[in-house]
Amino acid sequence: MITVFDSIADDLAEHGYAIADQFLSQQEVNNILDLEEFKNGAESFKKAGIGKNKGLQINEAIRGDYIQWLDRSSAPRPAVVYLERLSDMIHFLNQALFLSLKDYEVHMTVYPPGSFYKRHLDQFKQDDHRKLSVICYLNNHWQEEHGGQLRMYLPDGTRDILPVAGRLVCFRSDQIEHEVLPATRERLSLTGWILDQHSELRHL
Ligand SMILES: O=C(O)CCC(=O)C(=O)O
Ligand SMILES: [Fe+2]
Repeated sequence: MITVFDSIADDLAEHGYAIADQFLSQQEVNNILDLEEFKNGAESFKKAGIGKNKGLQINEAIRGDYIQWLDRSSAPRPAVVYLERLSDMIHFLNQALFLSLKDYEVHMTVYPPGSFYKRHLDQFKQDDHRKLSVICYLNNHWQEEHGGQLRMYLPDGTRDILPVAGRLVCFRSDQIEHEVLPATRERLSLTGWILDQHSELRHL
């Protein structure tokens, strides 16, 4: 993993984003897909909103995904494998890039076919503790024609990334605008943010 973390650190420092294939192995992805939560799909998840706490709004015209937050103390083992890897990555990035990242928050995500998330930035106006956005995709056999790309808006143009199983995308939450394009298939992922604050402080 160290070499993966190393290239993520280099790319983050140089470009503000990084893409790492096989961040989760095929077996680790399959173990997550086998979880009851993902098997039941969108039905067991909540409609995702925009904004935070009291300002939270549901707006289908902006985002159409369904989510369920992972609670680390009760998360099933296959999810904990991923959370622990993120935790290791945080320690690595802190040392390599002299950051003081402290924690993370992650939800399981389902985009039903045809749904999307319009162009946005992940940092909230009233809360700038989200420093890095990290998304790990869980879609086996995903092809270009399925759509569902993550489109990043970069200084030199756009870059589209397919949500293929095991791939991690990580980018600066304060800088990189992005969107999720509609797909012809259900699109599954673990979506999270690395924070410069402990996550239990976030609900105070
Ligand atoms: O799933 C993705 O590729 C990006 C999701 C996203 O932008 C978000 O949840 O804020
Ligand atoms: Fe986002």
